Amino acid sequence: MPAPKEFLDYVDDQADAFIQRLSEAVSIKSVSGDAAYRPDVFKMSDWVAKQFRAVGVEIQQVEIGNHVMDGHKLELPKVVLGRLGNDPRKKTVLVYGHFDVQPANLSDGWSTEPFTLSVQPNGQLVGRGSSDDKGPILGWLNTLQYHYENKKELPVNLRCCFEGMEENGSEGLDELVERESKPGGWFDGVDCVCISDNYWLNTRTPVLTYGLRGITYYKLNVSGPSRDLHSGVFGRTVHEPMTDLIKLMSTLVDVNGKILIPGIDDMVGIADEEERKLYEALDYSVQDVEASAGAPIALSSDKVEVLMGRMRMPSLSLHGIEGAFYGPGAKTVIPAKVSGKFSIRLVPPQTPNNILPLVKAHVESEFAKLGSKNKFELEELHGGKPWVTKIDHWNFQAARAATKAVYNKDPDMTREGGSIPVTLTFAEALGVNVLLLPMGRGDDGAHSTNEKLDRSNFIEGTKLLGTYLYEVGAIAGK
Ligand SMILES: NCC(=O)N[C@@H](Cc1c[nH]cn1)C(=O)O
Ligand SMILES: [Zn+2]
Ligand SMILES: [Zn+2]
Repeated sequence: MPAPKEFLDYVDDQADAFIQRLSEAVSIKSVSGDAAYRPDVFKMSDWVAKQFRAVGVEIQQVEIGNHVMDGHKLELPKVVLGRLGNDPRKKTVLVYGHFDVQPANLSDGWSTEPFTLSVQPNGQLVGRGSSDDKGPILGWLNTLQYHYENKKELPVNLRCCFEGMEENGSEGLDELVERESKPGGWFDGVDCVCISDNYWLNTRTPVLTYGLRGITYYKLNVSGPSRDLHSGVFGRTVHEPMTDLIKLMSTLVDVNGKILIPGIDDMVGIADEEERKLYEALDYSVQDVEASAGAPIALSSDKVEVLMGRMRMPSLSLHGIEGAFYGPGAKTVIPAKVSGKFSIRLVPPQTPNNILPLVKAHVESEFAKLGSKNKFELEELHGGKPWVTKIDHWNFQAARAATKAVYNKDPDMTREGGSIPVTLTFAEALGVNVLLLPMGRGDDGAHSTNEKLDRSNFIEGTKLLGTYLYEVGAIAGK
């Protein structure tokens, strides 16, 4: 059943007000990975709770305890749980999103202030979190606002779960999901899950997503001198932590993306012809990846290889070195302690637990080879398992019908290269189908500078999420 025309018209009429509300959301600097911003993540939890309460949703903000980040003990942001409707004749849909964001500073290379939504003449809504993942959360809110203001019943019962730690491994969320999935819990009776927190492959064709890579994130700490040293006084005199670290980091991955830690790439089988055809069929080209990367730097000129690298193979990325000199000028320092950060994106059957011994054995043996007198330790920061599901389910059929209705196009079926750690937890704890229904485009620049959401993706995406609820509602039988 398509969504009522009145709903679609309402979304068009309210577009400017919806964008205004998105700019309010973007202005809250809810960066979960930086202790200094933790009060803003709390503020964001309150803001989300208030907005959903205002459209008739019963809300509970749940405390999920503390964690230690960069040596600080911090309270985790409250998870926002929502409930609307309890009609036994209707299906119950659980929607998930996250209101925390990645760090962003103007000095990183943004063209406009990252936490001030900038509406560009070409319709791009530029700001941190516009696409990942405040825009999609507001897509659900916009839909609910129509029903509340017009006294229309939703076609389904709705449950919401919005968290503020996703960009930092969703700490504390698994326990809550497992608890609330039990009989009598907040998620009791849920029939399916819909997550809007990823992207189309390109700028043209909407997608439904049936897989995510997992992640495991590490820090390699190398320390030696008791304080930073003068390189003129100590150069070629002592073992230098940074030199050791660079050597170690260069043993992790080659320039073509091959993971050099023994055993990791080997855990994944080779794609057969049938599987390759799935990737061949997707509306994607090497130009798409190069356009969204902003440079002609794809690892292969074969579209299928590029897609498989992102969707069905693990990848190892080097992220940064804490403690290293990086400012302007030419400081002649030997840093006393440096920490190299890297993560591995995982695919089935890999998990953070079965990867850790391989990483540990590799870095320990490589460090031993250096013969350095410095101290070395491997720290595991956080992780999440990969997830893949079957697409022959009414949840996917509903999303496909909604996509056709809104975009007049059949969606592509994709596996996402990123990670949403709680996805597998929902699937296992609830035993129901989980679907990813993204709002944004492949060139949105999530996690990057100048992150944006196109106005049309925000507005049509709101229609898509609302129409999806109508399509689920039209499916007969509980
Ligand atoms: N939109 C999903 C997303 O960006 N997820 C993050 C999750 C994560 C895990 N550790 C740090 N961030 C991702 O990087 O894939
Ligand atoms: Zn996200
Ligand atoms: Zn993200």
